[in-house]
Amino acid sequence: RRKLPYPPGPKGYPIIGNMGIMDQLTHRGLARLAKQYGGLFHLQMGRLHVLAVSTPDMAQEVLQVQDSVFSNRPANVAITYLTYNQADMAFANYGPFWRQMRKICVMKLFSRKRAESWASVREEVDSMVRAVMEKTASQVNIGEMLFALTRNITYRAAFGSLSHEGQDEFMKILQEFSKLFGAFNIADFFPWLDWIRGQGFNKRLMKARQSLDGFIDTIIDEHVRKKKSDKDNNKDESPVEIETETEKDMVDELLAFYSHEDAKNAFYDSQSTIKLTRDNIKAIIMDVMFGGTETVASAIEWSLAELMRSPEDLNKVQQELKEVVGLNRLVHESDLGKLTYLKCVLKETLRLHPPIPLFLHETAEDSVIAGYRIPAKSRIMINAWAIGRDPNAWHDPDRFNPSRFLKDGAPDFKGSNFEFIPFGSGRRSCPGMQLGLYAMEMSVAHLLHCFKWELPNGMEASELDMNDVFGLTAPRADRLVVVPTYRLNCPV
Ligand code: HEM
Repeated sequence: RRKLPYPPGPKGYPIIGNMGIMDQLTHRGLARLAKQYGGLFHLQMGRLHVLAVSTPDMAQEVLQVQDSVFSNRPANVAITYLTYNQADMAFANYGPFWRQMRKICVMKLFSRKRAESWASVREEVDSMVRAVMEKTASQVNIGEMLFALTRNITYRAAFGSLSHEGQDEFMKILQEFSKLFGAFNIADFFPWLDWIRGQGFNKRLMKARQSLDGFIDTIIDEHVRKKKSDKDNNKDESPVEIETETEKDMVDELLAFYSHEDAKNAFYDSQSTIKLTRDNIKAIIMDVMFGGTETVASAIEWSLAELMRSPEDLNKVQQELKEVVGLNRLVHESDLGKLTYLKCVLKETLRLHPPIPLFLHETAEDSVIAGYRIPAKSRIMINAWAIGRDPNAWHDPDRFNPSRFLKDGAPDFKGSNFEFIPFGSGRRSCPGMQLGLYAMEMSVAHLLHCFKWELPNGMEASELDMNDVFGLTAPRADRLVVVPTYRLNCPV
């Protein structure tokens, strides 16, 4: 294997390799390089091997054919520290611990059976619609409102209540975490230069984690106290009654697996049940907040922006809503299955604007793809943005055309059509997909059913800025501002 060549890629300099083109490590930059070097190309970043995957066949190779080798997560200094040493699910390496954490998350936190999360989507969408209603015929920053909506949904699902004071504090912590995750750190590329990192960065990391500890520890303590007092009050009642009496948030669900104050690491008890520590609980809550907030908000905002640029498609969706729901009542959950064109619009949005444009994986051992050598611990960047716009897989790929999904045999995003993987595919694919889709469908259906939408100040559709910003997600660079007019014959 060592005699095999690395995949093709731009020529680098001695020692630093391709670090001169660090600014190209975005979905757009890597897509440009892929045009020159192909669906699998190699960059050398200091000591790090980076492989960019940009075509459906190469994505299938890493996410399906050789998935057990390609399913680890890369963790830099900041990620390791801020996830309590990969004590969560999203950054844990593939293996028995990750499998257990994923099982808990899928069954206890994201499952359709956990009605509380789904109810909070409905209630928060209702309250957003009422807020828009109060501003009809004036300019509404719908982008800001959508980000607030998904923050409220995830915050409520995680902590049960919606204290605005607490939420502001928590959002500040999340923003600092996000910046630190993305901060350039020389030690990630040259470990022997770790000493340069400086005390400033270390202090920021420590401060961020202390803030999170202070915030979530208080919430965990409150939940533990409440659980104890519920138990004391219900001593004589049957356990079944206790279960149905209290609404459980995610902290409650996770506390059911909590071991005891002194445990340093997760462990299995005598019944082979995993026991979690406080660090595990905090790290999982951060996964939910990072995974479920910006992803969903940016997808909804992009779908509205694309529809504002395509009045014909906007008209088709609103006509469908008129036929399926009528104008005398609000959309119900049971209507969603019949809104075929709306679903096509959401799929087309996810194709053109996958909320997570680059998936980050790491190889567990040496491997070979297409005759090229891929060393262990290589960083793999799967470019879902480039794959969704691959001209060999999609006709007229840059055009927003939802009706392409009406055709028989059109690809679906469940993970087996590798030209369309906004939620990933295989082991590390998104466990929150159903919840995310539900929030998207409910919000877009309500907003388009209740209101007519226009751009402000006579702005032409072609003038709408469609640039994105690159980070963990790729939201619009400018929040979408629109003017709504109420269109129903009933009150909201
Ligand atoms: C439009 C909505 C969403 C999209 C497009 C999306 C997309 C993705 C993608 C592409 C991945 C990574 C795949 C990979 O690395 O191969 C992922 C992972 C993940 N997502 Fe989502 N997501 C969405 C909503 C959500 C929601 C609502 C939650 C939770 C409430 C969530 C939680 C997670 C978690 C925890 C992971 C890490 C899984 C693991 O590493 O095993 N996501 N998501």
